[in-house]
Amino acid sequence: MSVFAMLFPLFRRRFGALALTLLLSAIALAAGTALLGTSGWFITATALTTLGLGFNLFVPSALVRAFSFIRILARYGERFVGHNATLRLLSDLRGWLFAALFPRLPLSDRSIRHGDLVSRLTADVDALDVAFLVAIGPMLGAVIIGTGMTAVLAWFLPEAAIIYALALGCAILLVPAALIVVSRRFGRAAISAAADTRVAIYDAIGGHADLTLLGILGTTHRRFAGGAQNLLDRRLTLAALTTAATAAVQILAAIALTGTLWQGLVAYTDGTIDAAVLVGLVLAVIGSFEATTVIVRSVSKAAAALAAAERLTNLANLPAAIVEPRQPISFPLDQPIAFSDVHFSYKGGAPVLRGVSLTIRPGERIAITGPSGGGKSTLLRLLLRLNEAQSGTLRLGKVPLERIASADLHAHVALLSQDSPVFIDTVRNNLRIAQPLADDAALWAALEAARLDTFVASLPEGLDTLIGEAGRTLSAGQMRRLSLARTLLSNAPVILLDEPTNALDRANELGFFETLAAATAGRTLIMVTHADIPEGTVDRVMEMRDGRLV
Ligand SMILES: Nc1ncnc2c1ncn2[C@@H]1O[C@H](COP(=O)(O)OP(=O)(O)OP(=O)(O)O)[C@@H](O)[C@H]1O
Repeated sequence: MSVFAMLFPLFRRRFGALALTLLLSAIALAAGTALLGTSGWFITATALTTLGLGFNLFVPSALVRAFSFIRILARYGERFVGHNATLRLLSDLRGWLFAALFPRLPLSDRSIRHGDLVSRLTADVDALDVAFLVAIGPMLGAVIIGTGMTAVLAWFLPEAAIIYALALGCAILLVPAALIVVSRRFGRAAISAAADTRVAIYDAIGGHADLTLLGILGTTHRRFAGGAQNLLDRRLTLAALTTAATAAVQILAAIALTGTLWQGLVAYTDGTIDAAVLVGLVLAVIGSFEATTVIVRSVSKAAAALAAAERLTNLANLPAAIVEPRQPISFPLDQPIAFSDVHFSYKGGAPVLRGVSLTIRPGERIAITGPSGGGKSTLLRLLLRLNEAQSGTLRLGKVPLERIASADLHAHVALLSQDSPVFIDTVRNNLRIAQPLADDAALWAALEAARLDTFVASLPEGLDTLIGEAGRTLSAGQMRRLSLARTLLSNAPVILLDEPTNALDRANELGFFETLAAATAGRTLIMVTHADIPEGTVDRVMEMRDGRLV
């Protein structure tokens, strides 16, 4: 999908407001040009009146007032409608991007890191706000006004009209186009340098403790300073290019002005033009160049906006991690889960699963043990369709897994992953993510099964205690147990637990295994663990080694 194809539907939805902005911008510009022209004509004619020539004062003074009011109102309206439409456009874009992003997670492009992703969703989207309002709008307005002004000049001073049209054409089309071409590379580099700086900040904050202990905070700081300097250099280059373009536009304005004055004086000497009209034309020429400075300023930002749009389209163009079925089949309840000769490797990596066959009866509890890196977590990921097997089949009864919509699958298969997050919110809301309508009794039962009930009961506000960065911070073991409680609270008939006890001491681990059967009664359980499992905790224990079940 191209940048245009990505943005067009969003622009189309706001077409009315954007067209109105454009109209108001053109009116403001026309009123400004007419105001200067009429004022020049009015002042000159009034001066000549004192020399004894007759002049009707009422029409021009009424026109000056009318044009200034129109200009003020049109400018205000343009800002109001334009900013409103742009903010809505950006909000549409963010919504669209989020919707496009989720089916692509986890991202197949491993070069896009978390900080970079955040940067794309925030700064890159913000960079696009200039794309319409400050670039396309004034440019179209200037074309309309430039055409009108050329027509007026052609009526009074045909030769001056040619000079004016050429100069204005260069100022609103050629200079901005050249600026875009030259600054595009720097705009791209500036956006990517800004993203790198953000990634460096996230990394430094996330790894602050380890970087300090390893004594390499200084190196990190120097690397960040280097990145910031790089960003500054790019921005300075862009600013220098913008200044050069502004100077070029000023020179073109001077050429248009000189041409009008020169041809005007020739015509005045010949007696074919009135002095007051000539002054009015000269000032109107100056006024009509008003839009050009805005265009240059915004076009320099448009280079960065284009680069940002490219980064967003690259993100949206990543292949979906899961292909949703066209005609999904509902998740079949009480059916065995069957892996049959499943082979899998991560993109470009060595084989992780090498012909895994396994059948789990509904309600059965199994544990998978084995050395680190053997492929245990990967097996769980395939069951959730977070990754797709390259060969072999995965079925629920007779239904192939890929025929079930992922939302339906995820509503029926709950996972406690090795890095389940705890959100900055209350204990209650952290738990209710799994079951929004769960009552307190269900929450306490889940906390008890995860051996966290005593701790939560000891908190001053119990279930309503705020946890995470902004509130009370939990230990790693407590966070793990909270995530475990959340998984156990889910109504899903299939529960996948990846190292559920890895932050528990042995006493709590044994306690957890004791309550596991009750907490998962009637549900299918697949537990990946390195722990010694007491007899009777599960129905079957299997070992996974080098991608094979032993
Ligand atoms: N997202 C990924 N992309 C590429 N390779 C991966 C990815 N996740 C895991 N791997 C690789 O796949 C192999 C199996 O990993 P997996 O996490 O399934 O093993 P595991 O048996 O669960 O290990 P552990 O007990 O340490 O959690 C490892 O060699 C790992 O490096």
